Amino acid sequence: MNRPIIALDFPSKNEVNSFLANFPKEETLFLKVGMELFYREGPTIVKELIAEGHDIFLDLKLHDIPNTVQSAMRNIASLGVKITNVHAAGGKEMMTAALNGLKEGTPEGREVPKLIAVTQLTSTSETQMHEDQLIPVSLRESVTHYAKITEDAGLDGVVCSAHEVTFIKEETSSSFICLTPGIRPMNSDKGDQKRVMSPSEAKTIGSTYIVVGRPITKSSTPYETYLEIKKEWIGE
Ligand SMILES: O=c1ccn([C@@H]2O[C@H](COP(=O)(O)O)[C@@H](O)[C@H]2O)c(=O)[nH]1
Repeated sequence: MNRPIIALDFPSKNEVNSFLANFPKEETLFLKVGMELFYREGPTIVKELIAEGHDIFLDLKLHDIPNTVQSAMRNIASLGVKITNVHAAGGKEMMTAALNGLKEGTPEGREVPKLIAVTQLTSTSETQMHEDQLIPVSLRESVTHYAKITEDAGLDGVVCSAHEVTFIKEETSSSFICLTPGIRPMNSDKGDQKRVMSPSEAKTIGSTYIVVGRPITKSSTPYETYLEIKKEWIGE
């Protein structure tokens, strides 16, 4: 079972270091570096965290023309991250280009990072999808469609809410990754998230990975909260 992925949504390296000081040195973590941190600290923070023994999901959600995404992925491939991503809304051609870029840029002998695609953000409700994106189908249909084209493009899986995992699993291969943010322990604040689920429910439903940010990063006891979530998710 995969460790919960902690979203390092911090403004800079200083806050990251203070946060990680709450964890024992020997506890290697699966960490998510997103736009906020990456746009301040750049690739250096990714390399430093890897050097400390952590695994990294680089969550930059690329969405651009195929040529640009392919070139960007060539650079990301050299960083040594485990997982990275694009938006499925960029289409099959863009996703295939992204995968080609990752393969081209991965140094000999190193594993190509897993490439996954965002379906509908977990902060999007069905009403918002209808009104803002003018997508007239149900959220479930939209997410399942994005999952199918993601698999057709040769990617490893999707980012979705845990609510859609069952439907995606019905339409894709058994190894297809469903990485689910929007995870909230019982009675914790949803914030801007709309489609949320608890760690134990996500486990039951078959999420491959869970991503947890604020419930851990804003906790007064981050390590204890992490261990509670890990226990609920992994069962140990
Ligand atoms: O659909 C998506 C895609 C990415 N995210 C990211 O996950 C974390 C969630 O943080 P919380 O504090 O646990 O809400 C955050 O970094 C998002 O950028 C997502 O939430 N939903």
